[in-house]
Amino acid sequence: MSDESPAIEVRDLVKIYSGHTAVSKISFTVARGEILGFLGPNGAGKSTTMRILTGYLPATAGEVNVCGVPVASRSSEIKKLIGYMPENNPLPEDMRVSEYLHYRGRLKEIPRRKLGPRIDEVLELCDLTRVRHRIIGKLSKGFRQRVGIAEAILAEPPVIIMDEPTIGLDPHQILIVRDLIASLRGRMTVIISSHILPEIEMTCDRVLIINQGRVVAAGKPSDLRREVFGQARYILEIAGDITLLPAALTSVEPTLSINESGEPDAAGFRKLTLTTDRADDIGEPLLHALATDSRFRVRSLGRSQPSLEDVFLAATKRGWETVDAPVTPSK
Ligand SMILES: Nc1ncnc2c1ncn2[C@@H]1O[C@H](COP(=O)(O)OP(=O)(O)OP(=O)(O)O)[C@@H](O)[C@H]1O
Repeated sequence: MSDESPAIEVRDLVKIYSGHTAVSKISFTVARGEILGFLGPNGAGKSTTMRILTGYLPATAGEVNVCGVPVASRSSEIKKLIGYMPENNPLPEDMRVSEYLHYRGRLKEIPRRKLGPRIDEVLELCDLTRVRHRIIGKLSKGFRQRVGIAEAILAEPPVIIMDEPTIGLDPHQILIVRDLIASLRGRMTVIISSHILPEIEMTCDRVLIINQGRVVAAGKPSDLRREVFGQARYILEIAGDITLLPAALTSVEPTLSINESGEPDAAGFRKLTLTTDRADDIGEPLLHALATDSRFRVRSLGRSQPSLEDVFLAATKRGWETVDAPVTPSK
């Protein structure tokens, strides 16, 4: 294991299940200490990729290294480097929480004298201390998910992989799990898959969007917005003769385009969308130009950020278009 190598390196990964291509030449790298969100619609290939990374499923082609160790040839070493919480987080129903963690800790070869204090520590971190003597099968879904996370981080592996860690949780439980994952930032490398976009946005440093086994977008949420939309949008509520608006505003920013949405309200205000290629915030000069122009009255001006959900939809659509594009027969 080399300390300089990235936590995860995936090169041209392919997985074909009896003729069906689930993962099609995926490549990506995850730096040490980074939290990566893995997003994609159902069947995109997220679980397949995660299972290959953890050494539970062989790849058809391509290369995966975890902390510099090749998964294909040294899968038993890989299992020590990764804490894995699989989809649906299967747990033994009849074991008590601390008993289960003790059993898993012994399997992970944590020395006996260290195991007790470490279990206390993860129970505290995962807010499980008060249920440590309870039977797992009797716990709520939120507690069970946290037992899964406690198990994954127990041996302090450098990499944690969680497949849909918040699926089926209520908003309060999601908040607890999100904080727990965020508390690992910088200490461990984390990959989480999810359909819940705001959650990924709040927790992850970087996002990888996959669709039909291919990477369709990758980057920080803010960079993805720029890459996918390439523009900034402002929402303006204004009264006055809006036919005069382009001349008044393009002097502030020549790339500005103005779209009207709907009729004016009872007070005469209309909502307009202003779009510009400028990435930096030009809200203040726009507002200044309008406030000093007696032909207009302004009620509000705000920058509108496309959500990660917009990015996700745009990126996955782009992926489908690429994949489904009609093939021109070669002559
Ligand atoms: N064991 C298997 N045998 C055959 N096909 C499979 C197998 N496992 C998954 N697939 C197929 O591979 C594709 C990718 O599945 P995968 O479970 O990796 O996607 P996913 O992105 O994790 O989706 P979900 O969010 O629904 O779990 C799907 O078309 C799925 O039907």
